[in-house]
Amino acid sequence: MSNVQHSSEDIIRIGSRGSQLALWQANHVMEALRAAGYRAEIEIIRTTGDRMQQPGFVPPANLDGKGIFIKEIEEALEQGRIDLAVHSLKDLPTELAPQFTLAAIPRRADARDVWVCEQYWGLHTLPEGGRIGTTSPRRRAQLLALRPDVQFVEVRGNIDTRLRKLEEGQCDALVLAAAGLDRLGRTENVHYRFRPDELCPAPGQGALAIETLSASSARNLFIRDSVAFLDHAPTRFAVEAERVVLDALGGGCSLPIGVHCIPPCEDNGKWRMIAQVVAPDGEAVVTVEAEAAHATDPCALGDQVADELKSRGALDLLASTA
Ligand SMILES: NCc1[nH]cc(CCC(=O)O)c1CC(=O)O
Repeated sequence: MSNVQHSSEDIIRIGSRGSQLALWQANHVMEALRAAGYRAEIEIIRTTGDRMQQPGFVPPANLDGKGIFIKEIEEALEQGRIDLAVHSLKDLPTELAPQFTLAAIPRRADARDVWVCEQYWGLHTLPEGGRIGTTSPRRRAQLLALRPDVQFVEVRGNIDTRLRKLEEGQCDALVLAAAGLDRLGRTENVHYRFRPDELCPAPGQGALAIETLSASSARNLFIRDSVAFLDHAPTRFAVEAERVVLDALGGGCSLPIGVHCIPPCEDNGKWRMIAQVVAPDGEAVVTVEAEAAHATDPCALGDQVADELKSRGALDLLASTA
């Protein structure tokens, strides 16, 4: 044991929501920092979004829905109670306030949506009128486009709560993000992973974001420097391009928009992007695919896809009501 006195200043304080998945993600970052020789600990922060998931929650009149999972976390960053926050990137608004920055975007996990159902192994074998548990407007619209007869059940709560509701028969199947189930060791519940051209994932799905202050105080520079090794450039490029598309179409996680960007692989040296905008009733779908050989700017790829979506009527689809 060294007898060097560590001060509490040395410890990197990681802010996280208290859900199982959020804590898994914060732990993942904490372990990586510890393995790199840093001292780190987790501070749990309760957000408006978490309170909303409790039974009996009465929403305040001024609730705008945007950023409900991050407001209290950003306050903790500003007040210096935490040094960094770990988020699911897809839950972050496309525009951060200027005092915050995404200091690292680690390598993305599986970005796909998955089918969870023991009895029927895929959407196509679900009986007529089958009940799917999801509240996501994107998933509802996309599923209706594939199967107009399906019905939806409001299934809220964390992943284990949703799996329990499925088991209890409150719905026949769930559609969830692969990343969440894989992280929590629930891969055995996954029966099918939808291809992005079938059910296009949410922008940023499967990626984590490490948020810090933008300030260049000595403390904050140390923090940003300490997480820099976790940044994965191809993931950052892909999710930035995806978020450009979302932003160009109005932003927000409640729009029925899927966007997925795939970095070049060895046998195909091109960036690929697929985007899907679906009318809320599923009756019309606009799908755009694009490729870029020398993608140097995620904004250019995102803008190109957004422009094509718009020229094919995507904004009208989004404006129509189910
Ligand atoms: N909106 C909730 C949410 N936020 C992040 C994930 C999963 C992990 C990820 O997509 O990165 C989930 C659950 C889900 O959509 O099934």
